[in-house]
Amino acid sequence: MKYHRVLVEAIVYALQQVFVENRQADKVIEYVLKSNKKWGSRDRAFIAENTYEIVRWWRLLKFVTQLSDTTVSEEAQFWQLFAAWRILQGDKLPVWQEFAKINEKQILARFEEAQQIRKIKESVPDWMDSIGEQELGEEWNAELQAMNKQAPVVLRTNTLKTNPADLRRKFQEIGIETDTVSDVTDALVLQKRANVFSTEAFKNGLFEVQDAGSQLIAPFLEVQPGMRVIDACAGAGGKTLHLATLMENKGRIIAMDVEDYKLQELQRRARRNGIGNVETKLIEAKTIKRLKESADRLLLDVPCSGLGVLRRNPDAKWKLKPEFLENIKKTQSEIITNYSKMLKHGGKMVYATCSILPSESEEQVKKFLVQNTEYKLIKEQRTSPATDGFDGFYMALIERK
Ligand SMILES: C[S@@+](CC[C@H](N)C(=O)[O-])C[C@H]1O[C@@H](n2cnc3c(N)ncnc32)[C@H](O)[C@@H]1O
Repeated sequence: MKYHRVLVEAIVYALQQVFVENRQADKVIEYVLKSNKKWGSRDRAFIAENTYEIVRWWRLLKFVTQLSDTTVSEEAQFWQLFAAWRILQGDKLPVWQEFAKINEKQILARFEEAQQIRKIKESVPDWMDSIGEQELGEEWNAELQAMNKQAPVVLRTNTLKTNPADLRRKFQEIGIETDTVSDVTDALVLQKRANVFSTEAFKNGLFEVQDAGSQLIAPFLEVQPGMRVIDACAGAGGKTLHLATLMENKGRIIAMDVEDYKLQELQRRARRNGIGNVETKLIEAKTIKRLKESADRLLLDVPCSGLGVLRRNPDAKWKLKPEFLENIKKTQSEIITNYSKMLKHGGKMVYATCSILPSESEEQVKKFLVQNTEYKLIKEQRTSPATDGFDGFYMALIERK
């Protein structure tokens, strides 16, 4: 494979931004790709994919380059890590001065050695490997492997404006082939990665990008047109938009969050989707109390570790800390206990996470149900990269008596 120096320089720069400046990988890649309008789609894919994969395999790559005990900050070290990644992909490196000291044999020998140590082979921090094993036992092996694969691009058809068959045809006309997803009616999965955000269909609000597992959550809440629904941790509204679509734009959704900038993004997306039944509300001291017993349906898509979506956000492996996990579990417990009071008697709520850890999911629900006997579990479901190829989501449908 022939490399272009500017592209490798862009990858090295992006990695420095992620690991030295502590910036988010997706934001960095977006910024780098915008910086040079002359790059074609193959150049862009080369930069994005290599950067993501090096972030994903960071611990393994540090091991094979003997940088495990070093804080990587020098530019030369990032060139070394890039070289190791390409060698493991079977490439022959070009004769560049940056690669002069690379010892291919040693890298391959270290790679063999790494196969004996799961946390290095699968490239995760010690604490994450321990918690995963503790909570999931044998299943953790399979999840780890599946989470290290590139995630598919999945679209959710906006059925207020089109249907999956028509959307599929529209994509075919511009050379993008998609497949349907069994049991997820409005989902289309791209056969090959493509920039769907630059399409007319996106600008016209015909679809949103949303994992298939995530697309199961809004239907789980059993909403009907005309209902009064609260989406209490709405963020930028991935699931709010889906709920509004299922409600055929009728009734009312109050979309709330503690971060105003997310709600502003939600409003922008709602306009693009042709949605008019959503009101956003920033959560303040008395918001929850004021909405006591007011909702027919309530979605609690709580903040979590994100351990179900690591294949999409590989930098979270290195940025997430065990202290955060402990704190977020307290927040989850407070949210389900306090926010559930917004539900009317006879109403239903969904508690959802994008984590594969039972301690953030089943166990939170169990604890809540023991302490709050007027609520009862109707059903629960899990998705995961290893079991169905979706991201790792948990959802529980709970009724208030
Ligand atoms: C999993 S994300 C929500 C994703 C969103 N529902 C979607 O589908 O795109 C969790 C959200 O909870 C918000 N959050 C954090 N603490 C909260 C709290 N105490 N009350 C309500 N929302 C909170 C975060 O800002 C974040 O947007």
